[in-house]
Amino acid sequence: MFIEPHFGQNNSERKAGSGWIEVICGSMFSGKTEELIRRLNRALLAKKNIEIFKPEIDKRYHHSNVVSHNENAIRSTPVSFANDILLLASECEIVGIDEAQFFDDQLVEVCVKLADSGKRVIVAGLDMDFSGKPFEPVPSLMAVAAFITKVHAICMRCGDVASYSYRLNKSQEKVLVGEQEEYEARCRRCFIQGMKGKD
Ligand SMILES: Nc1ncnc2c1ncn2[C@@H]1O[C@H](COP(=O)(O)OP(=O)(O)O)[C@@H](O)[C@H]1O
Ligand SMILES: Cc1cn([C@H]2C[C@H](O)[C@@H](COP(=O)(O)O)O2)c(=O)[nH]c1=O
Ligand SMILES: [Zn+2]
Repeated sequence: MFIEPHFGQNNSERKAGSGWIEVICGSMFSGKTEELIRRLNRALLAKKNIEIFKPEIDKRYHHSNVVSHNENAIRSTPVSFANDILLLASECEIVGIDEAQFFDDQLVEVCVKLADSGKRVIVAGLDMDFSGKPFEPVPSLMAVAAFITKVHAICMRCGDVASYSYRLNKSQEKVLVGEQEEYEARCRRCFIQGMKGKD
């Protein structure tokens, strides 16, 4: 379980350079959004001023809320570009960002600037795409993060721990918004089997 670092800091105590970046990564269905919501709800309990963002493209469950697969939800602001977050988050203490893999590469610089200005930045996103390749900008965010949490799903084929998001259709597009109809969490063995067409 992730324990918040120096939580006591209040708005007036925020100093340049005293923020940090946390990354929550893993496959689809691994609990990234649940963990993001858990951390943000705890921040709300601590009466922190928070802002949450998600990319415009992700409208699977709700046009604005961040919603997990098991229907936990928290209000958020959909944005088109990573740079939009800089302006919209200028007054808050904690910034939450979901579905980081859908943002442009500017997200790394944006998160660094937010942390430099004293904010706690919590980012959740896929670390690998449907082919098992690193899914930018999440790997680059991991490089600049102070804390990284990798969460895991359950393999839908064998019940082992799953780190891969297996695509159930033949599309080779990197970005394909979808759910259980399009993707399955899989362990390495079952992912390789599927990629070889041996399901
Ligand atoms: N294969 C799976 N492994 C684990 N949880 C799953 C799986 N399929 C569905 N779920 C559900 O998804 C929830 C996690 O959802 P969510 O936080 O939205 O994940 P993520 O953001 O990583 O896609 C779990 O609590 C569980 O109810
Ligand atoms: C692997 C993979 C996934 N996607 C899409 C599918 C979903 O819309 C999101 C991931 O959502 P989750 O909250 O992590 O379940 O990403 C994609 O576009 N391309 C991929 O390779
Ligand atoms: Zn498996």
